[in-house]
Amino acid sequence: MKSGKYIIALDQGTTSSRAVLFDALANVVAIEQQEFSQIYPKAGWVEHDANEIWKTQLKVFEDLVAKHVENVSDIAAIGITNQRETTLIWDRNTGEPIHNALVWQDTRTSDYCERLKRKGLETKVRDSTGLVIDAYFSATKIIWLLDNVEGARERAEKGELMFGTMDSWLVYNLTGKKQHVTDMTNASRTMFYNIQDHRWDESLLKVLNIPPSLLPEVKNSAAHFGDFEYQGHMIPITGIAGDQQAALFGQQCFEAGMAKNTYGTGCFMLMNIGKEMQLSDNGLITTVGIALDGKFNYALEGSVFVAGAAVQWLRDGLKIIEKASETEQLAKDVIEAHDVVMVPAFVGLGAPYWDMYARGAVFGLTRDTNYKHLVKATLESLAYQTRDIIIAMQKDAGYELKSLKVDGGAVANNYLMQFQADILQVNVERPAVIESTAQGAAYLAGLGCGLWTLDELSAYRELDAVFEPVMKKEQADKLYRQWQKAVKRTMNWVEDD
Ligand SMILES: Nc1ncnc2c1ncn2[C@@H]1O[C@H](COP(=O)(O)OP(=O)(O)O)[C@@H](O)[C@H]1O
Ligand SMILES: O=P(O)(O)OC[C@H](O)CO
Repeated sequence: MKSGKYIIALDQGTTSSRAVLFDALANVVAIEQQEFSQIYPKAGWVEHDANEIWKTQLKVFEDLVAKHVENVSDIAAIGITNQRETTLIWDRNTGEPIHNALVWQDTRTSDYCERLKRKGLETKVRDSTGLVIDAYFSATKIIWLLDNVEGARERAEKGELMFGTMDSWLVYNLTGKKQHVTDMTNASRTMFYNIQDHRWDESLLKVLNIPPSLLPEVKNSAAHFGDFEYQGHMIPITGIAGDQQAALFGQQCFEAGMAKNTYGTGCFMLMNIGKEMQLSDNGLITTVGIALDGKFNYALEGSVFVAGAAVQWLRDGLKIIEKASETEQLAKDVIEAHDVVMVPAFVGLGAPYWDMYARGAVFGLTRDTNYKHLVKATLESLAYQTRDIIIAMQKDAGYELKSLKVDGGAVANNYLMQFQADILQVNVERPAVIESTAQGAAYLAGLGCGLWTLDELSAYRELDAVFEPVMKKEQADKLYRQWQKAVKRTMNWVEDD
């Protein structure tokens, strides 16, 4: 490895923009972070202001460099990782978005999805993209923007507009509006990228009525995506991956059978399944896992839409906590059994249920229930949702996971981690660096610019803690049955107009 060099990972998450500085041994040196606005125009709609995303992302980069980097020429490369699926369309010439970005959690296109299902498109979508038809993915969000923003479809047909997920949007801005690119992991979340042939699926685009001229060029994840000119220096962008695939890479799940679970806004478990595409029989999706030149692996994914977001709801919606970290002690304060159950189906349910019409609910309330019970039930919902996914994944894989690698903001919570180990009855391994997402982007960028090799990276993975189950199996199974009962009662709640 070359000393004296840095990699900067830009981690564009659902709730914040982060910039993370890594040294030449892939250690985290410093982090800058800024939250940005969550816009909820109607029930079930979630938007982001793309200009605010670009501004916060640039600001954290600038602050990081000003505080910690003496010579900009020491920045060997930039890696980008991002919330996936979030959909933006902007003007090719001015770079102005035609509308706020529609966030992955936005369910306004549920009825479009129903129509696609009624047209019998499920098998075609699944065989080509590995996905289920759901409002989660970019395709129906693009259709909504083209059909609802005045003049958009006409402009798109004339080639005047560009579509991109947040990685494309950042590269476009970083390169002075020169590059319109994405990587395979992000492309695989659109619902019209053929993950076997590695190309946009023309026949799906035709059925969906999405003009191909909107689409970015797709590259592998450690390609050269363009250059960012900063203070007179050209910094190459040599790594891009969707945040969950980046975390898979950051946790060094390089081989088939290795899995990780990331607890951020949502919760996403990915298992590397090797070079052969395998479809799930148990409600998971298949996606591009690792896409390097000469090394390509698929992953099975269980996507849970609301995890840390439920903790944010306690803070911003109910206002019963001020900081997410308070939840650990509040949950520990409740000594009695786990009889309050919270199902955070705020935006429907993702894997393995795929119910766009489910909504959140709290069960088991009694006269002595207080806010601490609700906090505890909220944390526990993350662990139960993870058990839902692990069961599906083990059935698909045909063997049992011996331990679970975790990362993401919410794994700082020791109560949650212990309860997770208890409810799964397996060890939960928390790494020293819980920023696996940024780490993955940095690994990719460093590979892309030749700062290190895959073999060198394998030497660098330190554990912070291993949580071992202490709860009896019978108790864990009983609690999980209670959870399953609660989930059933939240399903199919909202009625289609
Ligand atoms: N100590 C904690 N306990 C529980 N949840 C937490 C804790 N710290 C952060 N979180 C939750 O984790 C999420 C932030 O994690 P992060 O990985 O930064 O997410 P994202 O990349 O989706 O923005 C927030 O939703 C927050 O509520
Ligand atoms: O922002 P995160 O970390 O919750 O990740 C969001 C996912 O990429 C959505 O698919």
